Amino acid sequence: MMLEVEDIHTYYGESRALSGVSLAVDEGETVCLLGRNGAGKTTTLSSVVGIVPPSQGTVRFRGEDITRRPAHAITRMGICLVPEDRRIFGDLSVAENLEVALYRGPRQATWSLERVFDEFPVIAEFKDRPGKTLSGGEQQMLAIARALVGQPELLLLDEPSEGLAPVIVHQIGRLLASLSASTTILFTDQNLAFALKHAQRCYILAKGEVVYEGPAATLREDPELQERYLSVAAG
Ligand SMILES: Nc1ncnc2c1ncn2[C@@H]1O[C@H](COP(=O)(O)OP(=O)(O)OP(=O)(O)O)[C@@H](O)[C@H]1O
Repeated sequence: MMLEVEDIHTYYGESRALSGVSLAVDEGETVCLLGRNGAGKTTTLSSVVGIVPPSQGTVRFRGEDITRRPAHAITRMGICLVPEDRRIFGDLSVAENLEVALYRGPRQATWSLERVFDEFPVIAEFKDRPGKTLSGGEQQMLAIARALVGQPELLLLDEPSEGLAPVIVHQIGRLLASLSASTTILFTDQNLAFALKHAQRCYILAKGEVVYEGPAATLREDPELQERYLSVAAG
């Protein structure tokens, strides 16, 4: 297993956000975490990468316990997160946004800046522009490219389609499909149709607990399950 999350409990101060979440992602899989607002999707990803460490339970990456490692050490091991708010450095150029994230370590590097410029024409075109001048969709592309130059073995994407126009969501979907051929991916999404199209397996979270786990195809064919745990049924 590439990622094993076992019975994690995560708190913000006194308030409990996760109550015993367990999930696993195998090498090469694309897995989606679904659930209504506040269900605990972001917190699960934050717990995996050490931003909000769980107070109980275990996170293992390739069998190694990483539960209490600092976030920067987890990133260097190859778990790279594209956060929901993208966190582009607005005053740095697009190229500088990538340079600061470029992995320089012993693991094999497959995403050079040149490769990113080749495969993301939009980023190449705007490479000298300040990050803040990019549109929402372009910023999402940049956030994904920035995670890729961290040479992820496991790529975590928090709501990659959120707030984007349908045509951009389609582009992000194509990118996700091509990345999933070579990278293991765990992503969250509120857009059920998008999630079911791109994930092989899904977990549904409700109130900080896993309430469903199974193939995307099963969830796609079960409107009752969709209605019970998710705000919108798949279109
Ligand atoms: N920084 C924080 N401080 C306190 N409570 C928080 C914080 N972030 C999230 N929470 C709470 O933790 C719970 C889980 O939130 P989380 O953001 O993980 O859910 P989510 O499924 O990602 O939802 P969304 O789609 O709204 O991001 C919610 O009850 C939320 O209010």
